[in-house]
Amino acid sequence: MNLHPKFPYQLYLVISEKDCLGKDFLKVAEDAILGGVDIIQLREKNTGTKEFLTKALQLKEVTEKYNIPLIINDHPEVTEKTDAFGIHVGNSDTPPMTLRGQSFFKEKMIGYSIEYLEQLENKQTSISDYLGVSPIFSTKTKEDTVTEWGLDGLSLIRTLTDKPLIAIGNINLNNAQMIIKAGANSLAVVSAICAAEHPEQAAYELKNEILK
Ligand SMILES: Cc1ncc(COP(=O)(O)OP(=O)(O)O)c(N)n1
Ligand SMILES: Cc1ncsc1CCOP(=O)(O)O
Ligand SMILES: [Mg+2]
Repeated sequence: MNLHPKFPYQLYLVISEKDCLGKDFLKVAEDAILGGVDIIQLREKNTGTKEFLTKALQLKEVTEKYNIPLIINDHPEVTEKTDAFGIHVGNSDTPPMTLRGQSFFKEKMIGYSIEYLEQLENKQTSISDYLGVSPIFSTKTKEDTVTEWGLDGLSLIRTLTDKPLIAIGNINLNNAQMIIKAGANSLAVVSAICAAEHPEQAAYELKNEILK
């Protein structure tokens, strides 16, 4: 994996309680950290702000214990109330420029999803800290997606930006190497770890693949 100096987090877990299929999501997070996950995003869709905040505070206790950065999906308010490491937003969320204009987000990590090639020329992209190549492959975990970038799409994006590129969407042990070769600086996964019977082992195997 080509390690990016501004994003040294090679295995990125995106977690929700639902995607853990009945397992305790805090235990999944802890096991995943023990297996080698470098950064965690809490992504709870269809959850009210209060419940999201409760989960974020619980998860922050786990991530802090291991000094792992916590990213919050979509919610600036939850990011601020938990004093998380950063936020991930997409095209339907608060734009990166708006966030960066707020004092709390000046020094926070802002991740931004790339769904259209034209986004690479906009200001939102240039002020973001990393880009989610979303999705690299289509996935049942998120069905409201636009472009399945594939390996060729990722390679093309690699030629157009120096920002850290985080590939996400249907990533597993079988395709990890190809995605790395196409230019990703980090692999983000939901089901490959959350839905696994043994999340620690799943994370360990993915990390080993990355470190090969
Ligand atoms: C690392 C990473 N990349 C992309 C996404 C997708 O974000 P978004 O387009 O805002 O979609 P939702 O996750 O909000 O459904 C992500 N969450 N993380
Ligand atoms: C949140 C998100 N954004 C783009 S694809 C995706 C879901 C990835 O889930 P999985 O790793 O299970 O395919
Ligand atoms: Mg979003």
